[in-house]
Amino acid sequence: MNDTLILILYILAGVVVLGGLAFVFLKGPKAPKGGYPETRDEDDTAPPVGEKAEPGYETPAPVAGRLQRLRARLARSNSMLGKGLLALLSSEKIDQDVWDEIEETLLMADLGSEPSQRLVEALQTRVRVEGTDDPVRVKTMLREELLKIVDPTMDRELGLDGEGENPGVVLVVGVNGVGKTTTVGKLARVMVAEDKTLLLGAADTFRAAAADQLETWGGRVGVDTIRSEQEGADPASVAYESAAEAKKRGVDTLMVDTAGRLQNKAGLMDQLGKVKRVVEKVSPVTEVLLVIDATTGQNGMVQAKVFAEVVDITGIVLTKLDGTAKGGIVVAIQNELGVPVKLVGLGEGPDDLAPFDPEGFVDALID
Ligand SMILES: Nc1nc2c(ncn2[C@@H]2O[C@H](COP(=O)(O)OP(=O)(O)OP(=O)(O)O)[C@@H](O)[C@H]2O)c(=O)[nH]1
Repeated sequence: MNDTLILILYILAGVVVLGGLAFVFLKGPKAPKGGYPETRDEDDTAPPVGEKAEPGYETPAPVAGRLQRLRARLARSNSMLGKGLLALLSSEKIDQDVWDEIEETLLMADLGSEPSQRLVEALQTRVRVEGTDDPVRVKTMLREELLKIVDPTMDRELGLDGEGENPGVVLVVGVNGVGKTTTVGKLARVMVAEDKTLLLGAADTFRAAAADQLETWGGRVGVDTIRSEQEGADPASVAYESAAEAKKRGVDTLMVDTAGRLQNKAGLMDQLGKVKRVVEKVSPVTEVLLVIDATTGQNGMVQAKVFAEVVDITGIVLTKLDGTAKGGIVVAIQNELGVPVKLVGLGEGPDDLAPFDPEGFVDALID
């Protein structure tokens, strides 16, 4: 074997040894157990081995057309009113007795005495002037007059947006048990469905479970809740912290669930007044929603008046309208407080809250 051949063999052996070493070292360490801690590239959609996929949040039902979807619930309990009125108006002869019965039917549906009287007078005049007993015409007249007293001209838009750096701030008030926390949870879903960012404040500190309940509602749609771990903490301090955090995070809206113990008016005024004052140190309140349980009838009206004296209510949420034949309370409350019903609760399901729409409401009554 000549020297050149021996040199070539040495070189080849060297290359093989170096190649082997390079393979071992360049392969690098194994992927860590439990996945990679870094954020993945945008185009890398598959989760690395061992990493859990993010838990999915619920997708709330779209807001548009909710009243239509829930109309059957409203009609089930309330269409007796419309049907009763139509039957009376279709009587062969509409004399004073019939008009009295019509007024009684309206009162039974909690429409309130002044609006009932107004509606009867308007119908009386139209029946006299038009002198008609055509059922289609009578139904149109009834629909038009009902719509007038439900008042489609009221501004029912929710004040959810703040100005500039400030988030919109919604205070939700009402006595316990009316469906306040549930309403905050359902409304949070409405906002998520409309692509808004938000934060919840659990200022109902009297019952620790109320904050848990709120946290659960928010958690289902990826919304955080600011709360105190201390039962009986100062509601105003939780409200303040929530407002500060909402501003820091730059969310669109903060929604604060308050505790409305009606022990006495002065106490309530103190509590709600303070909540509002401290929140406004951070950001102006853009909406104060009073939640009323529609099944409580006149009792609900009394509560509504007390709250309205204590804090400037800008909108009403009428809950449990699915469980009562007294849908006329919508008219009575608006008439009494001069504040529009903006939302209605029509069931216990998470998306059973609908923006109030006068046309849809009247149609559900008389169709
Ligand atoms: N049928 C029906 N039930 C409702 C509606 N809204 C709320 N509820 C029920 O009413 C009950 C009371 O609701 P909550 O939200 O706990 O009442 P709350 O006023 O917040 O009471 P606290 O949490 O004690 O302040 C719950 O069982 C709800 O499911 C509605 O629109 N229809």
